[in-house]
Amino acid sequence: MSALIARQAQPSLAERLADLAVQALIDEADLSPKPGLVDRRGNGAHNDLHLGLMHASAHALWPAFKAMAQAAQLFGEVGQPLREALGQLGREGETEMLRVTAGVNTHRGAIWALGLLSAAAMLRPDAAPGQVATTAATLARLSDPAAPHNPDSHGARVCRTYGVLGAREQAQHGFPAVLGHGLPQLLASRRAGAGEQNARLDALLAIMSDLTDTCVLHRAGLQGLGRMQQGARAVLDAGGAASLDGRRQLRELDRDMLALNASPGGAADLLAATLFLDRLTPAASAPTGSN
Ligand SMILES: CC(C)(COP(=O)(O)OP(=O)(O)OC[C@H]1O[C@@H](n2cnc3c(N)ncnc32)[C@H](O)[C@@H]1O)[C@@H](O)C(=O)NCCC(=O)NCCS
Ligand SMILES: Nc1ncnc2c1ncn2[C@@H]1O[C@H](COP(=O)(O)OP(=O)(O)OP(=O)(O)O)[C@@H](O)[C@H]1O
Repeated sequence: MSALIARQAQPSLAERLADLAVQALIDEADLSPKPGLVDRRGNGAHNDLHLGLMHASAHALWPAFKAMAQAAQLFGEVGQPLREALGQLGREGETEMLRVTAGVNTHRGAIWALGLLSAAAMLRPDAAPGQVATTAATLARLSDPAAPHNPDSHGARVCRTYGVLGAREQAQHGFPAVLGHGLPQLLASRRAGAGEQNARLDALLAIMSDLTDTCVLHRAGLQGLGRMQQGARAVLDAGGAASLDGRRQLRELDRDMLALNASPGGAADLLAATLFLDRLTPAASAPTGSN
């Protein structure tokens, strides 16, 4: 193979970050058994979602994630121009998602979280996960004057009704559910010898045990949120997804979430963010292409 072809075949850092973001979404969707969520077993509490749609949506977002990372490279620093470019690219990604899914919201929260993290990772290729999240938070705190304010979004309505913080604040605060719960649990469960799928389930449960997930509040109110948080904590306290007792608790939680029509979509998005940050270091330190 000539040197020219070898050079062209080398993906750029923006492309590798987009690969990581899409892979994180695919891995999140495939992870099973997740309480209430779409997974390999079925549609969970959703009647308009299925695994194939989640995969198609994830792949359709690759150009948006690449473009967000490229915008970070172009502007080179956190500031108003980059924030506005990311807002525009995020909205275009959302439009493409809705086109591919014929109007179903598969990944709205994930575009927001992974878009910011992809841009932050591009700005700070050698940074640790916490530093990447801090940079993403600084971006999220800048206002985007072009963003259409939708006071009727499910998240906005629920935040008003219950006085909780949602997807926007999770990013603005530096993804505490990821840095304080998902990532530490993923590493702890791996260290304890849980298989990779069980470690990822434990990470999801750790996020669920603490998050005010507006998807759950919207569909199942405070009762649903309480059952999600308490049930997730019970699985972890029983030994996690790799233990017999933990599996029993997990089955009960899944049954209850389905009965309540509750699906922790926000926690699922933040698990994808956890997997993205977990894999970042090797991706970012590999040789880079030209853009
Ligand atoms: C911030 C977003 C998610 C809107 O949130 P809002 O609460 O109004 O709405 P909505 O109910 O439509 O979506 C919430 C999404 O967040 C996820 N979510 C729910 N609860 C939480 C939580 N506590 N933490 C994190 N994510 C959550 C859900 O999965 C859901 O998909 C986003 O859609 C947005 O406004 N984007 C603007 C475009 C933009 O600036 N993009 C930048 C790309 S980097
Ligand atoms: N595996 C998954 N299964 C289901 N939802 C997921 C999964 N992964 C991520 N999500 C997130 O959950 C959200 C879907 O939640 P929900 O169905 O409550 O959204 P909605 O369109 O706002 O509401 P509704 O379906 O009640 O009209 C998606 O935006 C997506 O970000």
